Amino acid sequence: MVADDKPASTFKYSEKPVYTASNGCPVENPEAFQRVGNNGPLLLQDFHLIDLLAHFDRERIPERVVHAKGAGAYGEFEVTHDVTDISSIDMLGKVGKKTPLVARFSTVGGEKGSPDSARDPRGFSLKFYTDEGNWDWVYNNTPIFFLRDPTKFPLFIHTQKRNPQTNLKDATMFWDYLSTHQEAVHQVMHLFSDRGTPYSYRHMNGYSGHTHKWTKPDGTFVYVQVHLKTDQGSKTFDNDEAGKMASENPDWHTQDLFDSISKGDNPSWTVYVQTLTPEQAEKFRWNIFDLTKVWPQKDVPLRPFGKMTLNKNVENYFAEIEQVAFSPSHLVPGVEPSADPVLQSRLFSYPDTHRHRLGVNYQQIPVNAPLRAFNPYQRDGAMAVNGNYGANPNYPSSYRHMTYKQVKPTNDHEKWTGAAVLFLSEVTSEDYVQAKGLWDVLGQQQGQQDNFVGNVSGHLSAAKEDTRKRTYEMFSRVDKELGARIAEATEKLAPAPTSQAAGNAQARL
Ligand code: HEM
Repeated sequence: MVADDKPASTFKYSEKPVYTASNGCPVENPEAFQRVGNNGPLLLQDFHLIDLLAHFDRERIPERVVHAKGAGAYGEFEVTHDVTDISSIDMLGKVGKKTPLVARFSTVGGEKGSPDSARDPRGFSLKFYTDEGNWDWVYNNTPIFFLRDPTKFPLFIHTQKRNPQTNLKDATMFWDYLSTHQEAVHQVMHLFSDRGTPYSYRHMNGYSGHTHKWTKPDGTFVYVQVHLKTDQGSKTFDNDEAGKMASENPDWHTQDLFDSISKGDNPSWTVYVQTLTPEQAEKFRWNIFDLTKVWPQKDVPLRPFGKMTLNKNVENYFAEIEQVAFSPSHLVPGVEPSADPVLQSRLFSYPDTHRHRLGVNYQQIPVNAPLRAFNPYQRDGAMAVNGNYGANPNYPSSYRHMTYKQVKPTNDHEKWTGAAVLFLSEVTSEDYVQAKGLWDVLGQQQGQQDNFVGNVSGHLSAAKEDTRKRTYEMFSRVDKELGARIAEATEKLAPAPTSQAAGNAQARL
């Protein structure tokens, strides 16, 4: 705070604040420094210079280990349809109720400076500041994912990042993993269709992917999956357009989002829920905790319940977007995670990475702070900046009374018993069914099957021969003709086995 009780960063442009060192001491000239005479060494007593350099040296925090490149904005969620028959969540309690939120969209594999138009899934994260705490939706723009065994996540991500020796993106690593973990094929079909290169963040959908539970105070619940459909219409780049944009404007998605909100052209999404009762879930064709499968909409229809609109740009990117910290474990009364093992692992991983990236008090950073939180047993630690609960006792004291709100767990459909087992899912013929469904959908859209074949072959042709062959077999299991087409198109582009380039690439592995 400064003398007139204003946080130092809130001076308006029309005001003329006194320039100071970080301790508030006025400084005559921000560019001048202290030295002995006009040619002599510097003086250690020059706090302004030393402090400026030392602060600069520490400007970077670790980038997110995945989803490093992103953009975001503020907005609101409005309930449009009554869902109180299936939900007791306060935020959804009344038609017309509005809840403020912050959103962040991202690519997954690239570094913080990587191009927005890269072929990649997109992150779709929302933090709702509800009256009962922050509720985060840490979603993607695809309804499914590459895996259903959580141990595979770090291993899979490594193959999509850089080769540990060459520090290059590596097509053999990429396809070697995918062709030996074929439960990923449904997501690969999404990624290598033009859906893998959205035109902008405004023109893509968001999906929970995971199954959650919406619970009622009587202990009953329904399983749910949430979809956000863009009101701007889905729009994608083709491979050439995405490549061109990557070089001409690598920050295109970031710019598009900022500019449209600046102009008042506020993007919005219609929000739907799919529901299954526990009894329906038991009879469902696919395991509802399997993240590689969708719930077909013809079997489980979408029910609209809200509108999400982005309407305000941030004042400061680092403070509000780089420091925003989402977690699937940031839940509110009335919503519970399902037993999906990938979701369960994510409940741990996000707060863990936030403590590493932002520090133990990451929930105190203004963009992360809930409307009201009271937990005086969490004290101290680096950057305790919110008053640290003042004189409140740091233990359950008979002198400090609190209100304890009852939050009822769900009923006995989920009473778990069993021996500890070492589990790993198996790939079966069921894993190719929805992938084939998507191939057929692409066939109904002009040119989309051709684009898919072109997108895969351009990438796969740089992989080693045996990896290429295994990948053709994988696509043949989806559809015989698809496998043959990819093999033909890829082999036309692949370097001759004796060529220097192929030899070098093989020698590297
Ligand atoms: C076991 C599986 C997974 C693990 C361990 C994992 C872990 C992580 C980690 C460590 C981050 C960086 C967070 C940060 O530094 O702020 C992250 C970001 C993210 N993840 Fe995951 N993830 C997993 C699966 C998924 C899935 C299945 C989805 C989508 C359905 C997803 C969506 C996201 C999104 C949207 C972000 C970016 C959040 C932001 O905008 O700050 N992740 N993930």
